[in-house]
Amino acid sequence: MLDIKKLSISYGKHKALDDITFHIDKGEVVGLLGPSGSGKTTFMNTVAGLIPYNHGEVLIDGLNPNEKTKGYVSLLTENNAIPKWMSVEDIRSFYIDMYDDFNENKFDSILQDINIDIPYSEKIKNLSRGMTQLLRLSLSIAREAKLYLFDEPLGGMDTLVREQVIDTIINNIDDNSTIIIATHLIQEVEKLLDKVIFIKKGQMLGIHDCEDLRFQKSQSIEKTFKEVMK
Ligand SMILES: Nc1ncnc2c1ncn2[C@@H]1O[C@H](COP(=O)(O)OP(=O)(O)OP(=O)(O)O)[C@@H](O)[C@H]1O
Repeated sequence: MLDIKKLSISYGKHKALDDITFHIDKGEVVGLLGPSGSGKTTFMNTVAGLIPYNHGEVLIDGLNPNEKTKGYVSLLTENNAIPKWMSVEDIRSFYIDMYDDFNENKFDSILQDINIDIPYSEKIKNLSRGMTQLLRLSLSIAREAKLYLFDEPLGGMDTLVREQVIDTIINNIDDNSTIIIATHLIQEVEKLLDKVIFIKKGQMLGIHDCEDLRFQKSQSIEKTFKEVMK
């Protein structure tokens, strides 16, 4: 589903990603784990087609990131905030117009499942931070995407909302879809993950099958992450 070959990205002289190579199969849930500034957002934005690259290659289902891949890659980041003046209905309509793969029935049912009891006429500016985050996640998940990129999906949320986010991802994403979750909150997402990629200062330190790694090290992924990042 995703092939990354010798990918490097620089901002001026600063190398944000340095010679990254890995492969992810269809249906895998992969954690991109690294501390702040390790290049996670740069990576996600590159795969989403928002950052051009000229070193290495990114192949999503055989294609370089382009308008076509944007149609089946669903990116959730802190940066794609919903304008505050919009109502829930406005943003729902926007997604219907914008994305061919947006399933409005799925969106409605996710909102019901997570008990967000808000009228569709409500403006985003009147929603709590947690509610807004859940709404953004629901929009992203309601796309029937082949590849979901969740960049710090738990950022700024309290424990209860974090659990809701994890459950919403588990309950609403098809097993055939591929998911990459970039985060430094490993304990919270660990149960979701099939594989982990460790990244530090733009360099990939390894890609591992989670079960193998837990067995090999006899400890949680979070503990191994802390050791690796020292
Ligand atoms: N637009 C930019 N211009 C210059 N440098 C940048 C830019 N965006 C990111 N960087 C730098 O590139 C490096 C990687 O940043 P990036 O945001 O990709 O990391 P991250 O792992 O997502 O961090 P965080 O978890 O804090 O968001 C950092 O050193 C950052 O300062």
